[in-house]
Amino acid sequence: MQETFTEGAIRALERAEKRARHRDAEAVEPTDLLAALVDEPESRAAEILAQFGLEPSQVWSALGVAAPLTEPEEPEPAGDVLPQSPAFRTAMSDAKYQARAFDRARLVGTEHLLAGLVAAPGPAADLVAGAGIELENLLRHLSPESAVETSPLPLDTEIPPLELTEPGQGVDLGRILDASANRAREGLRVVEDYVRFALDDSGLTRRIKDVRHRLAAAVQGLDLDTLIGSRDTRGDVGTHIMTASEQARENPRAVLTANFKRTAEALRTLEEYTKLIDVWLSGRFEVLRYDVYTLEKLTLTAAGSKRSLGEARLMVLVGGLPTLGDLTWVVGEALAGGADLIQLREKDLPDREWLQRAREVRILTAQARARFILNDRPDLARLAGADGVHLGQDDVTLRDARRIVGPLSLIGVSTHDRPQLEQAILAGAGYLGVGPVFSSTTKDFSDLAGLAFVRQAAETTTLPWYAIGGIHEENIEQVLEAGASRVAVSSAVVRAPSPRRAAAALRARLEAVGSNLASDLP
Ligand SMILES: Cc1ncc(COP(=O)(O)OP(=O)(O)O)c(N)n1
Ligand SMILES: Cc1ncsc1CCOP(=O)(O)O
Ligand SMILES: [Mg+2]
Repeated sequence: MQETFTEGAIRALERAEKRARHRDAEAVEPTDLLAALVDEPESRAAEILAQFGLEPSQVWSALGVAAPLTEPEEPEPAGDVLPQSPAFRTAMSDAKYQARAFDRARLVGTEHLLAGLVAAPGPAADLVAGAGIELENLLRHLSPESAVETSPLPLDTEIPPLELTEPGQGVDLGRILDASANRAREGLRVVEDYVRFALDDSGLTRRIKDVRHRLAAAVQGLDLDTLIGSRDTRGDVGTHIMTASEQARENPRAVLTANFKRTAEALRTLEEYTKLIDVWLSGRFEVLRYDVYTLEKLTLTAAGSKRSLGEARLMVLVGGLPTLGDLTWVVGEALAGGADLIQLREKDLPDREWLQRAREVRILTAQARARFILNDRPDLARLAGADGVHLGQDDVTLRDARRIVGPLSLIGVSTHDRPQLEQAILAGAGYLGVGPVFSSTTKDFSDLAGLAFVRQAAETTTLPWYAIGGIHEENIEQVLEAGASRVAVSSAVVRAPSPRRAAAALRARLEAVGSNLASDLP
Protein backbone atom coordinates (compact mmCIF):
# COMPACT_ATOMS: atom_id res chain seq x y z
CA MET A 1 0.00 0.00 0.00
CA GLN A 2 1.30 3.41 -0.81
CA GLU A 3 -0.65 5.78 1.35
CA THR A 4 0.99 9.02 2.26
CA PHE A 5 0.14 10.68 5.51
CA THR A 6 0.32 14.34 6.39
CA GLU A 7 2.90 15.29 8.97
CA GLY A 8 0.07 16.07 11.37
CA ALA A 9 -1.33 12.57 10.91
CA ILE A 10 2.08 11.01 11.41
CA ARG A 11 2.56 12.92 14.65
CA ALA A 12 -0.90 11.86 15.84
CA LEU A 13 -0.13 8.19 15.10
CA GLU A 14 3.17 8.45 16.95
CA ARG A 15 1.46 10.04 19.93
CA ALA A 16 -1.25 7.34 19.87
CA GLU A 17 1.40 4.68 20.15
CA LYS A 18 3.09 6.57 22.98
CA ARG A 19 -0.19 6.87 24.80
CA ALA A 20 -0.74 3.12 24.47
CA ARG A 21 2.75 2.41 25.82
CA HIS A 22 2.14 4.84 28.64
CA ARG A 23 -0.84 2.85 29.85
CA ASP A 24 1.10 -0.41 29.40
CA ALA A 25 -1.30 -1.63 26.78
CA GLU A 26 -0.54 -4.53 24.48
CA ALA A 27 -1.92 -2.79 21.43
CA VAL A 28 -2.79 0.69 20.21
CA GLU A 29 -6.52 1.32 20.49
CA PRO A 30 -8.81 3.85 18.76
CA THR A 31 -9.15 5.70 22.10
CA ASP A 32 -5.37 6.30 22.05
CA LEU A 33 -5.71 7.83 18.62
CA LEU A 34 -8.66 10.03 19.59
CA ALA A 35 -6.77 11.37 22.61
CA ALA A 36 -3.70 11.88 20.43
CA LEU A 37 -5.68 13.76 17.78
CA VAL A 38 -6.72 16.41 20.28
CA ASP A 39 -3.24 16.57 21.84
CA GLU A 40 -2.50 18.96 19.01
CA PRO A 41 -5.33 21.54 19.09
CA GLU A 42 -4.24 22.98 15.71
CA SER A 43 -4.79 19.69 13.89
CA ARG A 44 -7.73 19.55 11.45
CA ALA A 45 -9.29 16.79 13.55
CA ALA A 46 -9.11 18.85 16.75
CA GLU A 47 -10.54 21.85 14.91
CA ILE A 48 -13.45 19.83 13.58
CA LEU A 49 -14.17 18.39 17.01
CA ALA A 50 -14.07 21.90 18.48
CA GLN A 51 -16.54 23.06 15.83
CA PHE A 52 -18.90 20.40 17.14
CA GLY A 53 -18.29 21.64 20.71
CA LEU A 54 -15.89 18.90 21.76
CA GLU A 55 -12.86 20.56 23.31
CA PRO A 56 -9.63 18.60 23.99
CA SER A 57 -10.10 18.68 27.76
CA GLN A 58 -13.57 17.12 27.37
CA VAL A 59 -12.13 14.35 25.21
CA TRP A 60 -9.36 13.52 27.65
CA SER A 61 -11.67 13.50 30.65
CA ALA A 62 -14.38 11.47 28.87
CA LEU A 63 -11.75 8.92 27.91
CA GLY A 64 -10.25 9.00 31.39
CA VAL A 65 -6.80 9.66 30.03
CA ALA A 66 -4.11 12.13 30.85
CA ALA A 67 -3.88 15.54 29.22
CA PRO A 68 -1.12 15.81 26.58
CA LEU A 69 1.82 13.66 27.36
CA THR A 70 4.83 15.75 28.04
CA GLU A 71 7.80 15.02 25.84
CA PRO A 72 10.49 13.17 27.83
CA GLU A 73 13.75 15.05 28.33
CA GLU A 74 15.60 12.10 26.84
CA PRO A 75 14.17 10.50 23.71
CA GLU A 76 12.60 7.14 24.51
CA PRO A 77 14.72 4.18 23.44
CA ALA A 78 13.50 2.73 20.17
CA GLY A 79 11.64 -0.52 20.80
CA ASP A 80 9.46 -2.82 18.77
CA VAL A 81 6.49 -1.23 17.07
CA LEU A 82 3.46 -1.76 19.29
CA PRO A 83 0.80 -3.89 17.57
CA GLN A 84 -2.47 -2.31 16.55
CA SER A 85 -5.76 -3.69 17.83
CA PRO A 86 -8.26 -5.00 15.25
CA ALA A 87 -10.49 -1.97 15.96
CA PHE A 88 -7.56 0.34 15.34
CA ARG A 89 -6.77 -1.36 12.06
CA THR A 90 -10.40 -1.04 10.98
CA ALA A 91 -10.27 2.66 11.79
CA MET A 92 -7.07 3.03 9.77
CA SER A 93 -8.56 1.18 6.84
CA ASP A 94 -11.58 3.49 6.92
CA ALA A 95 -9.37 6.55 7.21
CA LYS A 96 -7.54 5.54 4.04
CA TYR A 97 -10.83 4.87 2.33
CA GLN A 98 -12.09 8.35 3.18
CA ALA A 99 -8.85 9.93 2.02
CA ARG A 100 -8.85 8.10 -1.29
CA ALA A 101 -12.52 8.78 -1.85
CA PHE A 102 -11.75 12.49 -1.95
CA ASP A 103 -8.20 12.66 -3.13
CA ARG A 104 -6.58 10.45 -5.71
CA ALA A 105 -3.21 11.42 -4.21
CA ARG A 106 -4.24 9.40 -1.14
CA LEU A 107 -3.11 12.00 1.36
CA VAL A 108 -4.35 10.84 4.74
CA GLY A 109 -4.79 13.72 7.20
CA THR A 110 -5.94 13.89 10.80
CA GLU A 111 -9.49 14.61 9.61
CA HIS A 112 -9.46 11.25 7.80
CA LEU A 113 -8.15 9.55 10.92
CA LEU A 114 -11.07 11.09 12.78
CA ALA A 115 -13.50 9.83 10.13
CA GLY A 116 -11.92 6.38 10.47
CA LEU A 117 -12.55 6.48 14.23
CA VAL A 118 -16.17 7.47 13.73
CA ALA A 119 -16.72 4.48 11.47
CA ALA A 120 -15.10 1.94 13.83
CA PRO A 121 -17.55 1.00 16.61
CA GLY A 122 -16.18 1.38 20.14
CA PRO A 123 -15.74 3.92 22.94
CA ALA A 124 -13.96 6.46 20.74
CA ALA A 125 -16.74 6.38 18.16
CA ASP A 126 -19.37 6.56 20.94
CA LEU A 127 -17.80 9.64 22.42
CA VAL A 128 -17.67 11.42 19.07
CA ALA A 129 -21.20 10.33 18.20
CA GLY A 130 -22.37 11.61 21.60
CA ALA A 131 -21.27 15.07 20.50
CA GLY A 132 -23.58 14.75 17.52
CA ILE A 133 -20.80 14.07 15.01
CA GLU A 134 -21.77 11.58 12.35
CA LEU A 135 -19.89 10.42 9.33
CA GLU A 136 -22.20 12.29 6.96
CA ASN A 137 -21.57 15.71 8.53
CA LEU A 138 -17.88 14.94 8.86
CA LEU A 139 -17.53 14.11 5.17
CA ARG A 140 -17.88 17.70 4.07
CA HIS A 141 -14.73 18.45 6.03
CA LEU A 142 -12.81 15.90 4.05
CA SER A 143 -12.43 17.65 0.69
CA PRO A 144 -8.87 17.77 -0.69
CA GLU A 145 -8.68 21.52 0.05
CA SER A 146 -9.01 20.79 3.75
CA ALA A 147 -5.89 18.64 3.75
CA VAL A 148 -3.57 21.52 4.53
CA GLU A 149 -1.28 19.92 7.02
CA THR A 150 2.11 20.57 5.48
CA SER A 151 3.90 18.29 3.12
CA PRO A 152 3.22 14.56 2.81
CA LEU A 153 5.70 12.00 3.97
CA PRO A 154 5.64 8.33 3.13
CA LEU A 155 4.78 6.37 6.21
CA ASP A 156 6.83 3.23 6.06
CA THR A 157 7.29 2.34 9.65
CA GLU A 158 4.06 3.21 11.40
CA ILE A 159 1.66 1.26 9.23
CA PRO A 160 2.95 -2.19 8.36
CA PRO A 161 2.67 -3.07 4.65
CA LEU A 162 -0.10 -5.43 3.64
CA GLU A 163 0.75 -8.98 4.34
CA LEU A 164 -0.38 -11.05 1.41
CA THR A 165 0.51 -14.38 2.88
CA GLU A 166 -0.84 -15.53 6.18
CA PRO A 167 1.60 -18.17 7.38
CA GLY A 168 -0.09 -21.30 8.54
CA GLN A 169 -3.35 -20.72 6.73
CA GLY A 170 -2.23 -22.72 3.73
CA VAL A 171 -3.57 -20.21 1.27
CA ASP A 172 -1.16 -18.56 -1.08
CA LEU A 173 -2.97 -15.30 -1.31
CA GLY A 174 -0.38 -13.73 -3.57
CA ARG A 175 -0.89 -16.36 -6.27
CA ILE A 176 -4.63 -16.06 -6.15
CA LEU A 177 -4.58 -12.30 -6.40
CA ASP A 178 -1.96 -12.25 -9.13
CA ALA A 179 -3.87 -14.75 -11.28
CA SER A 180 -7.18 -12.95 -10.78
CA ALA A 181 -5.75 -9.52 -11.53
CA ASN A 182 -4.32 -10.87 -14.79
CA ARG A 183 -7.55 -12.62 -15.69
CA ALA A 184 -9.63 -9.49 -15.08
CA ARG A 185 -7.27 -7.30 -17.09
CA GLU A 186 -7.14 -9.69 -20.02
CA GLY A 187 -10.91 -10.20 -20.03
CA LEU A 188 -11.46 -6.46 -20.17
CA ARG A 189 -9.04 -6.13 -23.07
CA VAL A 190 -10.93 -8.75 -25.09
CA VAL A 191 -14.20 -6.94 -24.41
CA GLU A 192 -12.68 -3.59 -25.30
CA ASP A 193 -11.54 -4.92 -28.66
CA TYR A 194 -15.09 -5.98 -29.56
CA VAL A 195 -16.56 -2.63 -28.58
CA ARG A 196 -13.87 -0.74 -30.40
CA PHE A 197 -13.56 -2.73 -33.61
CA ALA A 198 -16.91 -4.53 -34.01
CA LEU A 199 -19.26 -1.96 -32.50
CA ASP A 200 -17.07 1.02 -33.34
CA ASP A 201 -18.47 2.76 -30.28
CA SER A 202 -16.19 5.41 -28.86
CA GLY A 203 -18.38 6.13 -25.81
CA LEU A 204 -18.40 2.49 -24.70
CA THR A 205 -14.71 2.10 -25.52
CA ARG A 206 -13.97 5.04 -23.22
CA ARG A 207 -16.01 3.48 -20.44
CA ILE A 208 -14.24 0.14 -20.71
CA LYS A 209 -10.85 1.83 -20.79
CA ASP A 210 -11.80 3.70 -17.66
CA VAL A 211 -12.65 0.44 -15.86
CA ARG A 212 -9.35 -1.06 -17.05
CA HIS A 213 -7.43 1.90 -15.66
CA ARG A 214 -9.30 1.81 -12.37
CA LEU A 215 -8.57 -1.90 -12.12
CA ALA A 216 -4.86 -1.20 -12.64
CA ALA A 217 -5.03 1.49 -9.93
CA ALA A 218 -6.76 -0.87 -7.50
CA VAL A 219 -4.20 -3.61 -8.18
CA GLN A 220 -1.49 -1.07 -7.36
CA GLY A 221 -2.98 -1.12 -3.87
CA LEU A 222 -1.70 -4.69 -3.51
CA ASP A 223 1.91 -5.41 -2.83
CA LEU A 224 3.10 -5.82 -6.42
CA ASP A 225 6.46 -7.32 -5.51
CA THR A 226 4.73 -10.05 -3.54
CA LEU A 227 2.32 -10.69 -6.41
CA ILE A 228 5.08 -11.10 -8.96
CA GLY A 229 7.19 -13.03 -6.47
CA SER A 230 4.41 -15.54 -5.88
CA ARG A 231 3.66 -16.06 -9.59
CA ASP A 232 4.20 -19.67 -10.59
CA THR A 233 2.50 -20.21 -13.92
CA ARG A 234 4.38 -23.39 -14.73
CA GLY A 235 3.42 -24.87 -11.39
CA ASP A 236 -0.25 -23.91 -11.73
CA VAL A 237 -2.27 -27.13 -11.79
CA GLY A 238 -5.11 -25.35 -13.62
CA THR A 239 -3.05 -24.17 -16.60
CA HIS A 240 -3.56 -27.33 -18.64
CA ILE A 241 -7.11 -28.05 -17.62
CA MET A 242 -9.38 -26.80 -20.38
CA THR A 243 -13.07 -27.71 -20.62
CA ALA A 244 -14.87 -28.13 -23.93
CA SER A 245 -17.00 -25.05 -23.24
CA GLU A 246 -13.87 -22.95 -22.76
CA GLN A 247 -12.57 -23.93 -26.17
CA ALA A 248 -15.75 -23.59 -28.20
CA ARG A 249 -16.82 -20.08 -29.21
CA GLU A 250 -19.50 -19.89 -31.86
CA ASN A 251 -19.01 -16.28 -32.85
CA PRO A 252 -17.44 -13.03 -31.63
CA ARG A 253 -20.51 -12.29 -29.53
CA ALA A 254 -19.92 -15.54 -27.64
CA VAL A 255 -16.33 -14.43 -27.08
CA LEU A 256 -17.70 -11.17 -25.75
CA THR A 257 -20.09 -12.72 -23.24
CA ALA A 258 -17.54 -15.30 -22.09
CA ASN A 259 -15.04 -12.55 -21.39
CA PHE A 260 -17.50 -10.41 -19.49
CA LYS A 261 -18.18 -13.42 -17.28
CA ARG A 262 -14.49 -14.14 -16.89
CA THR A 263 -13.81 -10.53 -15.87
CA ALA A 264 -16.63 -10.43 -13.34
CA GLU A 265 -15.53 -13.74 -11.83
CA ALA A 266 -11.93 -12.58 -11.50
CA LEU A 267 -13.09 -9.37 -9.84
CA ARG A 268 -15.18 -11.40 -7.43
CA THR A 269 -12.12 -13.42 -6.49
CA LEU A 270 -10.11 -10.23 -5.96
CA GLU A 271 -12.93 -8.80 -3.88
CA GLU A 272 -13.29 -11.86 -1.65
CA TYR A 273 -9.60 -12.49 -1.02
CA THR A 274 -8.65 -8.85 -0.44
CA LYS A 275 -11.22 -8.86 2.39
CA LEU A 276 -8.49 -10.72 4.27
CA ILE A 277 -6.10 -7.82 3.97
CA ASP A 278 -7.90 -4.54 3.31
CA VAL A 279 -11.64 -4.12 3.44
CA TRP A 280 -11.51 -0.86 1.56
CA LEU A 281 -9.54 -2.30 -1.32
CA SER A 282 -11.99 -5.16 -1.49
CA GLY A 283 -14.74 -2.55 -1.87
CA ARG A 284 -12.95 -1.09 -4.88
CA PHE A 285 -13.00 -4.47 -6.61
CA GLU A 286 -16.66 -4.81 -5.73
CA VAL A 287 -17.46 -1.47 -7.36
CA LEU A 288 -15.50 -2.52 -10.45
CA ARG A 289 -17.48 -5.76 -10.64
CA TYR A 290 -20.76 -3.84 -10.66
CA ASP A 291 -19.35 -1.53 -13.34
CA VAL A 292 -18.55 -4.58 -15.43
CA TYR A 293 -22.13 -5.86 -15.10
CA THR A 294 -23.38 -2.48 -16.32
CA LEU A 295 -20.92 -2.48 -19.18
CA GLU A 296 -22.01 -5.96 -20.16
CA LYS A 297 -25.59 -4.81 -20.34
CA LEU A 298 -24.71 -1.68 -22.32
CA THR A 299 -22.53 -3.59 -24.76
CA LEU A 300 -25.04 -6.37 -25.35
CA THR A 301 -27.85 -3.84 -25.77
CA ALA A 302 -25.77 -1.86 -28.27
CA ALA A 303 -24.83 -5.01 -30.19
CA GLY A 304 -28.42 -6.31 -30.09
CA SER A 305 -30.09 -3.13 -31.31
CA LYS A 306 -27.47 -2.46 -33.91
CA ARG A 307 -28.17 -5.89 -35.27
CA SER A 308 -31.94 -5.66 -35.04
CA LEU A 309 -32.22 -2.15 -36.48
CA GLY A 310 -29.41 -2.69 -38.96
CA GLU A 311 -30.22 -0.68 -42.07
CA ALA A 312 -33.54 0.58 -40.70
CA ARG A 313 -32.97 4.25 -41.48
CA LEU A 314 -36.40 5.72 -42.09
CA MET A 315 -39.03 5.84 -39.36
CA VAL A 316 -42.43 7.31 -40.21
CA LEU A 317 -44.71 8.53 -37.44
CA VAL A 318 -48.41 8.22 -38.22
CA GLY A 319 -51.47 9.10 -36.18
CA GLY A 320 -54.31 11.52 -35.66
CA LEU A 321 -55.95 10.40 -38.88
CA PRO A 322 -59.76 10.59 -39.17
CA THR A 323 -60.49 6.93 -39.91
CA LEU A 324 -58.91 3.50 -39.75
CA GLY A 325 -59.04 3.45 -43.55
CA ASP A 326 -57.01 6.65 -43.79
CA LEU A 327 -54.46 5.18 -41.42
CA THR A 328 -54.06 1.89 -43.26
CA TRP A 329 -53.76 3.71 -46.59
CA VAL A 330 -51.01 6.06 -45.32
CA VAL A 331 -49.12 3.22 -43.65
CA GLY A 332 -49.31 1.12 -46.83
CA GLU A 333 -48.00 4.03 -48.91
CA ALA A 334 -45.16 4.82 -46.50
CA LEU A 335 -44.10 1.17 -46.48
CA ALA A 336 -44.27 0.97 -50.25
CA GLY A 337 -42.05 4.07 -50.43
CA GLY A 338 -39.42 2.41 -48.25
CA ALA A 339 -40.21 3.21 -44.61
CA ASP A 340 -38.37 0.73 -42.40
CA LEU A 341 -40.32 1.46 -39.25
CA ILE A 342 -43.79 2.78 -38.58
CA GLN A 343 -44.47 4.48 -35.27
CA LEU A 344 -48.12 4.82 -34.33
CA ARG A 345 -48.52 8.06 -32.41
CA GLU A 346 -52.04 8.69 -31.19
CA LYS A 347 -52.88 11.35 -28.66
CA ASP A 348 -56.67 11.54 -28.56
CA LEU A 349 -58.01 8.08 -29.25
CA PRO A 350 -59.87 5.94 -26.71
CA ASP A 351 -57.67 2.98 -25.76
CA ARG A 352 -59.91 0.43 -27.44
CA GLU A 353 -59.78 2.16 -30.78
CA TRP A 354 -56.08 2.82 -30.44
CA LEU A 355 -55.47 -0.87 -29.88
CA GLN A 356 -57.61 -1.79 -32.86
CA ARG A 357 -55.58 0.55 -35.10
CA ALA A 358 -52.35 -0.76 -33.63
CA ARG A 359 -53.31 -4.31 -34.53
CA GLU A 360 -54.00 -3.25 -38.11
CA VAL A 361 -50.62 -1.55 -38.37
CA ARG A 362 -49.01 -4.65 -36.92
CA ILE A 363 -50.41 -6.74 -39.74
CA LEU A 364 -49.34 -4.28 -42.45
CA THR A 365 -45.81 -3.87 -41.11
CA ALA A 366 -45.38 -7.61 -40.66
CA GLN A 367 -46.41 -8.19 -44.28
CA ALA A 368 -43.86 -5.60 -45.42
CA ARG A 369 -41.18 -7.01 -43.06
CA ALA A 370 -40.97 -3.60 -41.42
CA ARG A 371 -40.81 -2.76 -37.71
CA PHE A 372 -43.71 -1.45 -35.72
CA ILE A 373 -43.27 0.86 -32.76
CA LEU A 374 -46.05 2.23 -30.58
CA ASN A 375 -45.67 5.65 -29.03
CA ASP A 376 -46.10 6.26 -25.29
CA ARG A 377 -47.90 3.05 -24.26
CA PRO A 378 -45.98 -0.11 -23.39
CA ASP A 379 -49.21 -1.86 -22.38
CA LEU A 380 -50.82 -1.37 -25.79
CA ALA A 381 -47.51 -2.16 -27.50
CA ARG A 382 -47.51 -5.54 -25.83
CA LEU A 383 -51.17 -6.21 -26.58
CA ALA A 384 -50.69 -5.30 -30.24
CA GLY A 385 -47.55 -7.40 -30.57
CA ALA A 386 -45.49 -4.36 -31.58
CA ASP A 387 -41.72 -4.66 -31.95
CA GLY A 388 -41.21 -1.88 -29.48
CA VAL A 389 -42.38 1.23 -27.71
CA HIS A 390 -41.19 4.82 -27.83
CA LEU A 391 -40.90 6.77 -24.57
CA GLY A 392 -40.51 10.49 -24.01
CA GLN A 393 -38.92 12.15 -21.01
CA ASP A 394 -42.34 12.41 -19.30
CA ASP A 395 -43.61 8.97 -20.20
CA VAL A 396 -43.20 5.90 -17.97
CA THR A 397 -39.58 5.07 -17.29
CA LEU A 398 -37.64 2.61 -19.36
CA ARG A 399 -37.40 0.27 -16.42
CA ASP A 400 -41.19 0.23 -15.93
CA ALA A 401 -41.81 -0.14 -19.64
CA ARG A 402 -39.38 -3.06 -19.73
CA ARG A 403 -41.46 -4.79 -17.05
CA ILE A 404 -44.42 -4.67 -19.40
CA VAL A 405 -42.90 -5.32 -22.81
CA GLY A 406 -40.30 -7.87 -21.72
CA PRO A 407 -36.59 -8.23 -22.29
CA LEU A 408 -36.56 -8.59 -26.06
CA SER A 409 -38.70 -5.65 -27.09
CA LEU A 410 -37.12 -2.50 -28.52
CA ILE A 411 -37.46 0.56 -26.31
CA GLY A 412 -36.69 3.94 -27.82
CA VAL A 413 -36.21 7.08 -25.77
CA SER A 414 -36.55 10.76 -26.80
CA THR A 415 -33.57 12.91 -25.93
CA HIS A 416 -33.18 16.66 -26.22
CA ASP A 417 -29.69 17.25 -24.89
CA ARG A 418 -26.48 15.40 -24.14
CA PRO A 419 -27.20 14.52 -20.48
CA GLN A 420 -30.53 12.97 -21.52
CA LEU A 421 -28.74 11.09 -24.29
CA GLU A 422 -26.18 9.65 -21.90
CA GLN A 423 -28.82 8.86 -19.32
CA ALA A 424 -30.95 7.02 -21.89
CA ILE A 425 -27.95 4.97 -23.04
CA LEU A 426 -27.12 4.05 -19.44
CA ALA A 427 -30.73 3.11 -18.78
CA GLY A 428 -30.52 0.59 -21.62
CA ALA A 429 -32.40 2.29 -24.47
CA GLY A 430 -32.41 0.25 -27.68
CA TYR A 431 -32.50 3.35 -29.86
CA LEU A 432 -32.74 7.09 -29.32
CA GLY A 433 -34.80 9.95 -30.70
CA VAL A 434 -32.58 13.02 -31.17
CA GLY A 435 -34.35 16.34 -31.53
CA PRO A 436 -36.29 18.39 -32.18
CA VAL A 437 -33.94 19.42 -34.95
CA PHE A 438 -36.23 21.93 -36.69
CA SER A 439 -39.60 23.39 -35.78
CA SER A 440 -42.43 21.00 -36.49
CA THR A 441 -46.00 21.28 -37.72
CA THR A 442 -46.84 18.04 -35.90
CA LYS A 443 -45.87 19.19 -32.41
CA ASP A 444 -45.11 22.59 -30.85
CA PHE A 445 -41.74 23.12 -29.19
CA SER A 446 -40.59 26.12 -27.19
CA ASP A 447 -36.94 25.05 -27.60
CA LEU A 448 -35.15 23.33 -30.43
CA ALA A 449 -32.20 21.05 -29.86
CA GLY A 450 -31.05 21.87 -33.39
CA LEU A 451 -28.28 20.54 -35.56
CA ALA A 452 -25.75 21.09 -32.76
CA PHE A 453 -27.38 18.27 -30.82
CA VAL A 454 -27.34 16.04 -33.90
CA ARG A 455 -23.55 16.59 -34.07
CA GLN A 456 -23.21 15.75 -30.38
CA ALA A 457 -25.21 12.55 -30.79
CA ALA A 458 -23.00 11.54 -33.72
CA GLU A 459 -19.93 12.00 -31.52
CA THR A 460 -21.39 10.24 -28.50
CA THR A 461 -22.84 6.90 -29.54
CA THR A 462 -23.22 4.31 -32.21
CA LEU A 463 -26.42 3.03 -30.65
CA PRO A 464 -29.07 3.50 -33.36
CA TRP A 465 -30.52 7.00 -33.15
CA TYR A 466 -33.09 8.88 -35.22
CA ALA A 467 -32.94 12.61 -35.81
CA ILE A 468 -36.48 13.98 -35.55
CA GLY A 469 -38.43 17.22 -35.82
CA GLY A 470 -39.39 19.15 -38.96
CA ILE A 471 -37.21 17.04 -41.24
CA HIS A 472 -38.23 16.87 -44.91
CA GLU A 473 -36.72 16.49 -48.32
CA GLU A 474 -35.41 20.07 -48.47
CA ASN A 475 -33.48 20.01 -45.22
CA ILE A 476 -32.53 16.35 -44.73
CA GLU A 477 -29.12 17.00 -46.28
CA GLN A 478 -28.16 19.30 -43.38
CA VAL A 479 -29.17 16.59 -40.91
CA LEU A 480 -27.10 13.98 -42.70
CA GLU A 481 -24.13 16.33 -42.91
CA ALA A 482 -24.39 16.85 -39.15
CA GLY A 483 -23.79 13.09 -38.73
CA ALA A 484 -27.23 11.46 -38.75
CA SER A 485 -27.72 8.19 -40.61
CA ARG A 486 -31.35 7.67 -39.63
CA VAL A 487 -34.35 10.00 -39.42
CA ALA A 488 -37.89 9.91 -38.05
CA VAL A 489 -40.47 12.04 -39.85
CA SER A 490 -44.18 12.58 -39.77
CA SER A 491 -45.59 15.47 -41.82
CA ALA A 492 -42.98 15.09 -44.56
CA VAL A 493 -44.63 11.76 -45.44
CA VAL A 494 -48.10 11.75 -43.90
CA ARG A 495 -49.07 15.17 -45.28
CA ALA A 496 -47.36 14.82 -48.61
CA PRO A 497 -49.55 14.59 -51.74
CA SER A 498 -47.94 11.20 -52.31
CA PRO A 499 -46.68 9.63 -49.07
CA ARG A 500 -45.13 6.87 -51.13
CA ARG A 501 -43.05 9.27 -53.26
CA ALA A 502 -42.11 11.36 -50.23
CA ALA A 503 -40.90 8.30 -48.32
CA ALA A 504 -38.99 7.07 -51.37
CA ALA A 505 -37.26 10.43 -51.79
CA LEU A 506 -36.15 10.49 -48.15
CA ARG A 507 -35.05 6.89 -48.36
CA ALA A 508 -32.93 7.67 -51.43
CA ARG A 509 -31.17 10.49 -49.59
CA LEU A 510 -30.52 8.25 -46.63
CA GLU A 511 -29.08 5.53 -48.81
CA ALA A 512 -26.85 8.01 -50.59
CA VAL A 513 -24.86 8.63 -47.39
CA GLY A 514 -22.31 5.83 -47.38
CA SER A 515 -23.39 2.88 -45.29
CA ASN A 516 -21.60 3.00 -42.00
CA LEU A 517 -24.40 1.12 -40.30
CA ALA A 518 -23.28 -2.25 -39.08
CA SER A 519 -26.11 -4.60 -40.01
CA ASP A 520 -23.89 -7.61 -40.21
CA LEU A 521 -22.59 -7.62 -36.68
CA PRO A 522 -21.63 -11.11 -35.62
C1 LIG B 1 -38.17 8.59 -32.76
C2 LIG B 1 -38.93 9.51 -31.87
N1 LIG B 1 -38.26 10.47 -31.23
C3 LIG B 1 -38.91 11.32 -30.42
C4 LIG B 1 -40.27 11.18 -30.22
C5 LIG B 1 -41.01 12.07 -29.28
O1 LIG B 1 -41.49 11.35 -28.16
P1 LIG B 1 -42.07 12.16 -26.90
O2 LIG B 1 -41.01 13.08 -26.43
O3 LIG B 1 -42.60 11.21 -25.93
O4 LIG B 1 -43.22 13.03 -27.50
P2 LIG B 1 -44.57 12.45 -28.12
O5 LIG B 1 -44.28 11.80 -29.42
O6 LIG B 1 -45.14 11.45 -27.16
O7 LIG B 1 -45.43 13.65 -28.24
C6 LIG B 1 -40.93 10.16 -30.89
N2 LIG B 1 -42.25 9.97 -30.73
N3 LIG B 1 -40.23 9.33 -31.70
C1 LIG C 1 -43.31 13.89 -31.92
C2 LIG C 1 -42.10 14.66 -32.18
N1 LIG C 1 -41.15 14.73 -31.25
C3 LIG C 1 -40.11 15.43 -31.63
S1 LIG C 1 -40.36 16.08 -33.16
C4 LIG C 1 -41.85 15.34 -33.31
C5 LIG C 1 -42.74 15.49 -34.47
C6 LIG C 1 -42.16 14.95 -35.71
O1 LIG C 1 -43.01 15.26 -36.75
P1 LIG C 1 -42.54 16.14 -37.96
O2 LIG C 1 -41.61 15.30 -38.76
O3 LIG C 1 -43.82 16.43 -38.70
O4 LIG C 1 -41.91 17.38 -37.43
MG1 LIG D 1 -44.39 10.42 -25.47
